[in-house]
Amino acid sequence: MGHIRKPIYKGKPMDITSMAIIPLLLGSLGLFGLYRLLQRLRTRAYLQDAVVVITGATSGLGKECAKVFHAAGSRLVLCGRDKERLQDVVRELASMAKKTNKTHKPHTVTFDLSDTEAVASAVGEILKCVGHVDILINNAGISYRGTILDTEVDVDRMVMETNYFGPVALTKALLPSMIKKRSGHIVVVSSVQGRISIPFRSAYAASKHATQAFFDCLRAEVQQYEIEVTVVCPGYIQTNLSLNAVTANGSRYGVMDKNTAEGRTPEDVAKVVLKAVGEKKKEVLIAGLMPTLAVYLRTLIPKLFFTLMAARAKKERKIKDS
Ligand SMILES: NC(=O)C1=CN([C@@H]2O[C@H](COP(=O)(O)OP(=O)(O)OC[C@H]3O[C@@H](n4cnc5c(N)ncnc54)[C@H](OP(=O)(O)O)[C@@H]3O)[C@@H](O)[C@H]2O)C=CC1
Ligand SMILES: CCCCCCCCCCCCCCCC(=O)OCC(=O)COP(=O)(O)O
Repeated sequence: MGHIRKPIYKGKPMDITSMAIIPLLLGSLGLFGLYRLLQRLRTRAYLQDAVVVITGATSGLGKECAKVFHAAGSRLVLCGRDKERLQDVVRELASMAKKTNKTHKPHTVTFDLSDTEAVASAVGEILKCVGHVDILINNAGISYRGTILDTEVDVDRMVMETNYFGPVALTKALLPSMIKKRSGHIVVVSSVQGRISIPFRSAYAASKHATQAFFDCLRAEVQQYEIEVTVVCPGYIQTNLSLNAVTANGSRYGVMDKNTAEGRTPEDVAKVVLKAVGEKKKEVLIAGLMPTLAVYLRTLIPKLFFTLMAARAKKERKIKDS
């Protein structure tokens, strides 16, 4: 029998294990590349021409989501409270450099999410205008700053109406048409504060926890109709959220917080949202190391988490009083 010569590496013949590892590694890399390529093509096909409704499209994350979904070729319905500002966004999208994808001129629908009747009639308007909705992005929201002791219950209600009952009403109104079609995708922008509560954010954290719970239930209930649910939990983003936050007496906070100013850019977060939706992710946490650790700490060592939060409350109160 002929003698098979082993390949030489660094002057020594390679053993059988190393000889097998190289093709295995190359094969895995190739397979991974192919998987990523297929995933990108699937995402592109999923978003091209899809009817996507985005709430809170006038600013911040909503506006950036409008840009990335528009560039992906989706047919947008932009929602907000201010018609003029929505038209500004439409003009901005029209002026964007054209990509290879075919793009569509967006529609706009104006309504206040905290008004349940307005939400129902907005859904009528949306369905009349575009026929059906493929993807609903519940993005609009408002934040809050205050102590529980000082905060009027009406303020708790207002935050809850906007962040929780608004998305719930909009989703419920659109759901029957999605079920009939046996397809659809509901996205909700929650927050890291949908997973952990931090002091002086009671109304906001409560509204985001409720949102997280509702949409987790929804995911389980609508899977049988092939409807997807994606919950997005971002950490701080550089938007006007803190400027627009309400305080204990309902007035505008009007301060750009350091954490917000130093957060991720809304452009960056919108890209993560687009990818998560395209890949039909069930949930995505978009946060740095500390908030991510805090989420795990809350579950794994709650006692330590509560101690840290109490210390945080004490420190913040001291800063405020000085
Ligand atoms: N910025 C951050 O650090 C983080 C933000 N988030 C979440 O991201 C989402 C987007 O917020 P962001 O872009 O940061 O903040 P912005 O303040 O820039 O945007 C909020 C959007 O929500 C709309 N909105 C507020 N109240 C209502 C209402 N009653 N009815 C209809 N629309 C309303 C606003 O519209 P209008 O122009 O009419 O006021 C605006 O378009 C929110 O759900 C927020 O909780 C989550 C984690 C971190
Ligand atoms: C073993 C080490 C454990 C380390 C744990 C450290 C705990 C540190 C606490 C970190 C708290 C992070 C809070 C993040 C909050 C956040 O990202 O919120 C996003 C928002 O929705 C912002 O809204 P806001 O109005 O509050 O600005």
